[in-house]
Amino acid sequence: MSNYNESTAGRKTGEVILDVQNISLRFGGVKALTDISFNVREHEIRSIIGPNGAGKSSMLNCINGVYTPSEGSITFRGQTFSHMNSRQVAEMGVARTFQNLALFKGMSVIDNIMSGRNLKIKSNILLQALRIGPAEREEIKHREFVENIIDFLEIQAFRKTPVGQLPYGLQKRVDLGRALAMEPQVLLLDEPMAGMNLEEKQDMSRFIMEINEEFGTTIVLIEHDMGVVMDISDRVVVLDYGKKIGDGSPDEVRNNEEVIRAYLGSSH
Ligand SMILES: Nc1ncnc2c1ncn2[C@@H]1O[C@H](COP(=O)(O)OP(=O)(O)OP(=O)(O)O)[C@@H](O)[C@H]1O
Repeated sequence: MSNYNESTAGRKTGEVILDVQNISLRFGGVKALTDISFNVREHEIRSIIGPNGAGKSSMLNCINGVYTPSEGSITFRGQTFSHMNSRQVAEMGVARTFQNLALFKGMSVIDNIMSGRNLKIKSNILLQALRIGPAEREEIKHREFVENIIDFLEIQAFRKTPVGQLPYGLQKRVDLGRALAMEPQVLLLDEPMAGMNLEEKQDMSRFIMEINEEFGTTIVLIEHDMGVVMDISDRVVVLDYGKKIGDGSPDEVRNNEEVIRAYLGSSH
């Protein structure tokens, strides 16, 4: 039976699904991360915050296999890894969105979201290209799945629009749709509200909470907007100069003196 906890955000969170243990990462002389440990519980919205250059994106890149930590390990659903490659991570059910969008700008919204479905497509490439037999049936099934995501994200009007022609806030939504197409158990979101106006931020917060509630997806969020972070997170990790300086509920983190000092001394 699962060991459920009730977070201060009122969300029922489960057992530890992702456990980051003593991760360190160097870029030449720069220590981007020093001995970072924290865990993420199933169904949780877990945020990582910190001033510019604190190591947040580096941490996400270690989790999803883009970077190899120099020390430490990551345990996902009870399996421990010192390094994973990105494909392996995706196959295990971890998807992510990117701070600098990684979309195909000339392709339509549908095709961009469909590209997130590639791992799920089983038929061979020749059958797919010819669109015959099982490949055709499979394609119809995947297209339906993608259409549901488009409805969920309320971007029906832009289905066929090349992504590069959409306003930035909607491009961020398509990036989220591409990650959702992978049906992830854990969704890593790298600054999903960056560059957005207030209304776009409110929409994005609502989508994140709905994904968490309706699909039960565990969310790891990097975000600079403190209002959003404190509003929707169950627990927050705080990094500063590559070190962990705080970890706890939004209230605990808000009242942590080291965290207050780090933020007062930075531009955020
Ligand atoms: N590919 C890289 N090569 C060299 N140094 C890097 C690289 N990526 C990050 N760094 C350095 O590692 C440190 C942590 O950077 P990181 O981008 O992880 O921070 P961040 O908290 O995500 O910052 P921001 O909020 O500005 O996105 C910084 O000193 C940065 O300059």
